[in-house]
Amino acid sequence: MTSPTDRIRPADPVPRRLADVATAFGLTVASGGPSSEVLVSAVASDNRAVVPGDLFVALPGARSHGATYAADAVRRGAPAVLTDTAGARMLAGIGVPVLVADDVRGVLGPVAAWVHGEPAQHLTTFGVTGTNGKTTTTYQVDHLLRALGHRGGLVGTVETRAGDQVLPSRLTTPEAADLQALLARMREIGVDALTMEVSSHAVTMRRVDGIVFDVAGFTNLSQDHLDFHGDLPTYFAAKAELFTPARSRRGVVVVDDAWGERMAASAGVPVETVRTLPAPHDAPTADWTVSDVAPHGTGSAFTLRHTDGRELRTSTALPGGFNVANAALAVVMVLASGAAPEHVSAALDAADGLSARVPGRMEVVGAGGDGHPRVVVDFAHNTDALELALAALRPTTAGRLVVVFGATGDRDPGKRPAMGAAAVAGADVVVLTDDDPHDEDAAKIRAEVLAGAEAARASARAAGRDIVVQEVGDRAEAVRRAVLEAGPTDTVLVAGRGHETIQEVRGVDVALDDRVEARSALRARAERTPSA
Ligand SMILES: CC(=O)N[C@H]1[C@@H](OP(=O)(O)OP(=O)(O)OC[C@H]2O[C@@H](n3ccc(=O)[nH]c3=O)[C@H](O)[C@@H]2O)O[C@H](CO)[C@@H](O)[C@@H]1O[C@H](C)C(=O)N[C@@H](C)C(=O)N[C@H](CCC(=O)O)C(=O)O
Ligand SMILES: Nc1ncnc2c1ncn2[C@@H]1O[C@H](COP(=O)(O)OP(=O)(O)OP(=O)(O)O)[C@@H](O)[C@H]1O
Repeated sequence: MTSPTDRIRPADPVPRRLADVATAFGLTVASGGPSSEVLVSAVASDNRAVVPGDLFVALPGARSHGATYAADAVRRGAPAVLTDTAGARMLAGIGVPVLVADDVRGVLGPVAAWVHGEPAQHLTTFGVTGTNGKTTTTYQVDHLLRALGHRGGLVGTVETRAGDQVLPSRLTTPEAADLQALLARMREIGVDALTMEVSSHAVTMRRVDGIVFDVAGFTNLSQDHLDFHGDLPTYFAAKAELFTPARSRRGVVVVDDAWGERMAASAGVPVETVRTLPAPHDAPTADWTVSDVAPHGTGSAFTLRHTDGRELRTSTALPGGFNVANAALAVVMVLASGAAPEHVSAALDAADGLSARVPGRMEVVGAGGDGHPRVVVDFAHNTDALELALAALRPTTAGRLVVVFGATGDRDPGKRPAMGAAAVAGADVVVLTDDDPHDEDAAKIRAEVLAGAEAARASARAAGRDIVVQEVGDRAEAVRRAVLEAGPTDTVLVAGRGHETIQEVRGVDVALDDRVEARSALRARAERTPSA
């Protein structure tokens, strides 16, 4: 996890007059008027990230008001503060100009974009939203853009890439102040295309205000994050906002689920639709359709065909039908940006399709076939993703399918029993362990998942399937035992944390990388029984 002070920002920012910021956004002055010589060269909404010249934006938060940290921001060199009226009341006598906006969170993005010279307007920008597939799809878009000769920038759950600068991510979608600084740096180093994940939190919390995406993509919607959005329609509405003229110029929507059909129908921008599954009989014809899916290396080959006759055949290296959907979405998004179809086809052929590996997404740690089980690490951490990840691995598992997973603490407890049931429905051996408990009691989380698993196990038994369900709280031990006890034709899926290297347990960051634990257990097997 990176600290708030780690952020990618321009090396040579262009200072702007604070008075011009106040005028441009109609900001009132609470104290210490913005005299003409006060200059700002960037924006920060966390005092710990402030360097001299940063306009500190003190936001109201759920845990505290940013104005609490303004004095330290000024000590670090912030020449002025922008906040709301509540914050201004806390900052009397702070000794620097204090600008006031009624909706300071709403103005932050546009102010940061303005201070940095509207960097997004100088990049071709791609934003992907959806419950699952955002990370995978953005890696595929970036991979294709680079194959087409672009200098791509990538922002998402796993990492932030600006040219050769790479930082692990704290958030899937950064706060607006950090995001605009990042885009300004990208522009400064000649990046010409930005691909990023747009979480529903980010839209609701105005983090991408100040950007109008050239192409917005939608993967799917299923139950997740309802602890934040409250219910599915509200969650959908947050994502639907991305497909409005204020936030994007055009969209590409996967219509494999009803929410996708609804997204396409309600979009306020031109949208192309992509269908990768057989259409329900009354479904509208999609603009793009996937067909002729066939095994191809570790993933699938497929044909993408438009109603106007255009078609191309390509592949993805990532297993599972859902990764065909992600790959198809990625290709159509790049085509929707105006890339010439012949260039896209040639680039795909030269790159052997969308061969991008995505850290922690169906990442093969042990290929199997060497006397040891296949071991795959995936990020599936909700019911839909878990079902699909298990279904993706079942056809190529000759022996038993083993799943090691848990549920995240402090997130959407409603999905826990369903995840337990999904594991029993899709696997032969279920090893229930901890994910990131955060501040919740880990045993309580496991019990809630176990309740769903045991209920499903009873009905599986009645149907003649005897599923093994084990509970091993310590995740490293759970991975180790699952790999050591698996047979040579089994597959072990370790799901839920993917690329993550820190397990948050009651405020303590425990170093834990599922891939490292799985590799260690495979080595222990090899030492125990030399491969046949
Ligand atoms: C629900 C949510 O998104 N909360 C975010 C929000 O927290 P908050 O409103 O409680 O803010 P706060 O901690 O009270 O701080 C208030 C203000 O003081 C500032 N501050 C705070 C502390 C300090 O020492 N100095 C300082 O300046 C903060 O930067 C903030 O501007 O603002 C904080 C500062 O930017 C974020 O760190 C925090 O994200 C938390 C950590 C979080 O877990 N967010 C998750 C839910 C999230 O955003 N997830 C999505 C992906 C979801 C998915 O698809 O899986 C994401 O885009 O990552
Ligand atoms: N199109 C899809 N439909 C359903 N499940 C998917 C899809 N793509 C990926 N998944 C599953 O969801 C998991 C998360 O995938 P990915 O990280 O690409 O999505 P994400 O939306 O970025 O997730 P997060 O926002 O939590 O980072 C994968 O590990 C896989 O199990």
